[in-house]
Amino acid sequence: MKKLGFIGMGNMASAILLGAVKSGFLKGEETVAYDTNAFKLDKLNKECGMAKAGSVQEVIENSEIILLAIKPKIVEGVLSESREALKGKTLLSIAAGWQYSRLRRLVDSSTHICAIMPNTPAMVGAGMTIIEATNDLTPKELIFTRKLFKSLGEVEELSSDLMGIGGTLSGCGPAWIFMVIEALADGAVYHGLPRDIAYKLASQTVIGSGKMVLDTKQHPGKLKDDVCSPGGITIRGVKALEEGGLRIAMMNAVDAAFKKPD
Ligand SMILES: NC(=O)C1=CN([C@@H]2O[C@H](COP(=O)(O)OP(=O)(O)OC[C@H]3O[C@@H](n4cnc5c(N)ncnc54)[C@H](O)[C@@H]3O)[C@@H](O)[C@H]2O)C=CC1
Ligand SMILES: O=C(O)[C@@H]1CCC=N1
Repeated sequence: MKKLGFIGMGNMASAILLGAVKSGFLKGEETVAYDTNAFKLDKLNKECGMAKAGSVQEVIENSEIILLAIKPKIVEGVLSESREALKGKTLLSIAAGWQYSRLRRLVDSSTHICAIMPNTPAMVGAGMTIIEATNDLTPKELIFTRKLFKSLGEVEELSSDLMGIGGTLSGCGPAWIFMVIEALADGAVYHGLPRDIAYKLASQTVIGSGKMVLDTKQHPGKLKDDVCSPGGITIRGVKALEEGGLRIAMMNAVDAAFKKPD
């Protein structure tokens, strides 16, 4: 029996698998996965020793805990087809928009379920994962789940009413921050900085700024003020960002992602 089985081995599942193997929490051989795309299974089998399954059913039968990592719109079909096989089993789902109450309706009462929202920085041990506080996990299963995601970064447990918006911020957020990094780098490349150096400078600046907010617990506005020397150059950039609508653009991004129906 494998410790963790994956249904779907796309971008997010492979980030979780590779992150957990890299951190030493799991060995590739302790995992199994099924994906309709056999190339993805072959690649990860070669990369970390993860076992390949030939069907969803095979993953369910051979795993202590199953992680559902398929697109939200096919969750209903896959869970309905697997209802019998999932009886008495434990299922973690990372599908956006699928929280406990919605999943509960599709599975048997003997199936333990838990909704989780990870993010791709899990791949490098800097993930942010949200676990829905309402779930059916036994204490042992909850400990395993917390440890798995803790091995990939930070973990927060949120009530069902905050799960959706919290998951939107940290689940989608990396894409928006990658855009910020790309744009900052473009600004410097425009003035002649080599591209690779520009990405390094921009990325480390994002990491350092986030770390300052977390470590100092100071308001981000105060930390921003500390960089803006009166009459200096940073405040000129702040004016340019306000003119460009940075704040409202960021707020609208969260709002747009949160509102999308499945
Ligand atoms: N990509 C991200 O940053 C995050 C994704 N998620 C959630 O993770 C889930 C997967 O998203 P991604 O990894 O981005 O998508 P993806 O498209 O990279 O992965 C989905 C995988 O499912 C496979 N698949 C399709 N039908 C299947 C079936 N019947 N049985 C088994 N595998 C099947 C596909 O071949 C693909 O490899 C989604 O529900 C998404 O909401 C959650 C948090 C962050
Ligand atoms: O874009 C998506 O739908 C998924 C959910 C959170 C991050 N990626």
